[in-house]
Amino acid sequence: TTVTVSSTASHPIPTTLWGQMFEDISSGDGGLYGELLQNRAFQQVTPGTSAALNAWQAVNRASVSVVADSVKLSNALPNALRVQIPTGVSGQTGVANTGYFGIRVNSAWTYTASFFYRFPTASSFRGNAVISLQTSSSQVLGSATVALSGAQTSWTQVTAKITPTSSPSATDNLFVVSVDGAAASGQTINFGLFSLFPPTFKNRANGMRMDVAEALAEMQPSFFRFPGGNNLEGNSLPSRWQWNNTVGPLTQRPGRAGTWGYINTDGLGLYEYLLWCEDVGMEPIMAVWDGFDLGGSSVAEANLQPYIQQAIDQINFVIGNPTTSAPAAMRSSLGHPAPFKLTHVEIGNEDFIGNAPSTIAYRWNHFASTLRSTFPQLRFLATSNVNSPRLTPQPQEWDLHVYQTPTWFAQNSFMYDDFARDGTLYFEGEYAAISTNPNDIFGSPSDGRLTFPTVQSAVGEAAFMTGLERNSDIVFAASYAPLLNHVANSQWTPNLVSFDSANVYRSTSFYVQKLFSLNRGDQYIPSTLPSRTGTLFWSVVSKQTNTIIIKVVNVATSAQTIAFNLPFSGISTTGTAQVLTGAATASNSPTTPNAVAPASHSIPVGKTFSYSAPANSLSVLTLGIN
Ligand SMILES: O=S(=O)(O)O[C@H]1C[C@H](O)[C@@H](O)[C@@H]1CO
Repeated sequence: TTVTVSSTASHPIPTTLWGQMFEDISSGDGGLYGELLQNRAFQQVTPGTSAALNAWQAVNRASVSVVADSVKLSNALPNALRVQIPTGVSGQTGVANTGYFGIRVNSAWTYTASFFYRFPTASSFRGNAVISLQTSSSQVLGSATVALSGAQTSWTQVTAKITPTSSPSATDNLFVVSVDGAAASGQTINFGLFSLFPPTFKNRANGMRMDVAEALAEMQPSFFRFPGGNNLEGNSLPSRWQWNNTVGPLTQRPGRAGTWGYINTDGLGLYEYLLWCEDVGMEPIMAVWDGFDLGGSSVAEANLQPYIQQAIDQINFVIGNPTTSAPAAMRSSLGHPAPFKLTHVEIGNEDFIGNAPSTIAYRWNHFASTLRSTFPQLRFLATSNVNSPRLTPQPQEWDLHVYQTPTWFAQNSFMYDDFARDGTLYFEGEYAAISTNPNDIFGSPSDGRLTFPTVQSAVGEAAFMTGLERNSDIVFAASYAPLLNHVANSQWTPNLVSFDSANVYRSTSFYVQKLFSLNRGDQYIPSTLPSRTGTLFWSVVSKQTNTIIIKVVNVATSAQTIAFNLPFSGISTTGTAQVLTGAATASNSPTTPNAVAPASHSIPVGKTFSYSAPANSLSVLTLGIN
């Protein structure tokens, strides 16, 4: 194959081209969000049930149960953990939390622990509670004591710091709050809103888990789509994501039943998302709920106004003027008087699913008309199938999603070449090769579904991404989905990054996303087009004025040589190749965390040069122009 490269760029490449899509799908609580305790505030549970005690267990014969306390901690957090100390017990007795499938204990960290407590009946008890991190065999790894008073019948919060003395490799550790059984014999104590935080990314209060955050930031994403995805929509109207339930003190956040089968604490809320975007240098692509829930019901046209107002308030929380908007004033009071950066707002999610198409026309019309006139500086994305049904006002931007096989991605890199250039812009908001079985894309691993990305799936995505880069005159953003999952509790596979309570696993697809993101250009340089159904793909971009970057993708199972004719003089004689390759089915996983990683080496280059692309590979060739 010989590729002749043009001497002039066809279009500037949008700075937002590569980024991340996020929703809580075994990825927020217990993942990116730093809180280490699961079911920390007994949100959205039925008192007296075993489910209410999820992740909690009694220590040394205490009797524990979740109750609807007659004196509520707050309207948002009405449930409490009632701990009754039996008579005749010696030694520490109380309650333990098992975290999100483990708790990492690291002696290099100082943990911040806290809880609320009250004595439902005043008592003469005065004594210490011990807050500790323990192994599963009750070895104390670190602890702190706080004084409790039986006179305290209203809710009060106690906080303590814990610096462990060792770092066990095991993660089946426990967070324990206990009192001396003899001293507290017969006492009843109510607890609420426990919390245990390790140090966080950028040391943010209520912030992100460092190692997960650092892995996501390492990809240098330019945007962050949130809060979903299905998890925006809710499985019912009352359980939809509501911005105002996710901001302010944690005692004001009721949590909700997420759409992925577990309760969301909403400790990772709108303000945390926006600070996260600023800390990583991303702009939000923020979604507003648009009147359709995954139970299949739509808000009637006549009843849309309150939900449109809620969307207006959500947007004003992000960009509004604190002197004229209450939500903006709240943002300011939380510490961010200036507006956050926001350009793109997505209206709904996947409005092509189920019976959403039957009501999208009026829902879009009312949401888009009102929001566009309220915020003329913003651009609003539709999520239905393009022009099916036709929508008014005509959408400026669309979010398209595709989950397919590696082969599909390799054979559809020209998808956007065939799109009309009519001013509409596109966000490839969710894409991933998730199965090798074209007849059962969303099936089980025994039917071709991938558990972790493979070299083959990542290289198929890379081929598709050369097409996104070529068509970045109309594709302004693209993101793999889902971004992140806890390997012990997945609602979806494969994911870009996986983790457990002590480790982060960067997938083959993560390295493809990172190679494209860290080697993006300013201008796209046209060249001889690849064959649409071939096995060799490439894209050429220029960076500033003195660098050419060529991405070469070989989806074949044997090496292929590609020759380049460059029209530029002064090409250096040595370039760099960053290559991701390996056995087609190789994956990075908890058992093989570093099976596949990019490697760099220098290559001979010039006005004309040849490059041998390995089988199953993405190569990023970087050439200097003197
Ligand atoms: O069941 S699906 O609709 O395929 O779910 C997909 C599409 C949806 O937007 C996202 O939340 C989810 C996984 O990324």
